[in-house]
Amino acid sequence: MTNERRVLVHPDKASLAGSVAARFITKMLDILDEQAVAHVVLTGGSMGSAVLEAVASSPARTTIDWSRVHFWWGDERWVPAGDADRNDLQAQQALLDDLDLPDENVHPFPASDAGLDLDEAAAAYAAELSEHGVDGLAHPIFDITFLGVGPDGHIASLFPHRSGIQVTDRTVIPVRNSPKPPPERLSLTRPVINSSQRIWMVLAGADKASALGLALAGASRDEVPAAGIKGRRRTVFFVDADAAAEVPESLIARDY
Ligand SMILES: O=C1O[C@H](COP(=O)(O)O)[C@@H](O)[C@H](O)[C@H]1O
Repeated sequence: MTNERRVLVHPDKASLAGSVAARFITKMLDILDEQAVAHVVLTGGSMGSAVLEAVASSPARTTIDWSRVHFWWGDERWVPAGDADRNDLQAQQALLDDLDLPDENVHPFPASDAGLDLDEAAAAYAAELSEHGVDGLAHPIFDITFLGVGPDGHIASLFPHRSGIQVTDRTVIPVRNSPKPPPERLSLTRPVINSSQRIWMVLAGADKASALGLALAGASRDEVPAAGIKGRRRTVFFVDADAAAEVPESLIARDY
């Protein structure tokens, strides 16, 4: 199988979340069969939580030894711990709180009330990534990276026509004046994301159709950051029918 980007279309948001959750559980079983520890990057946004809720409601989740799984985040909103806007809180409520996970396996970005400024928080997360680095890398090898895609084509907190998508000399950046609130954020950079073995972008809704169509039609990563994303082994857009409206038929694999 090639490492070309694939588009898997599901009829609606609920079936999309359920299907991605089932694939995630199956893939985690395969990965943990082959290696001692797995590293997973989670995303915020509407589908990020929906997928994790579907994992939580699947009886098959008990087949996984979650103590061997580390969870990281692709980006975070710079708000206090416990704020409903935080991506980590949403993931914890959707799934992580239900898993038998050692604290050291969960790697949230620092919160805005942690006593660090935004630059220090980016440096702190970079240091935490580095502690888990292998093969001379300043970060772990991520086995699965989940990404949402915004209506403007942003992924993590890398937005169109902003410098963040071009950064290649750091693993983590502070983001200021984000076009989407809140204005301050933290984000993994594109090279770190693209070093993931598998990148699963999950998106639903008609407001995502244009961004997805452009990403697949050869838009630049500056115009549509999702266009610049490609994992080492697999890159899949898991989408619902509404989001797939502008995808050329020849690129579509239907999952129904
Ligand atoms: O703010 C964010 O938005 C994107 C996309 O969110 P969605 O609700 O439009 O799917 C998300 O991927 C990112 O992690 C988050 O911080």
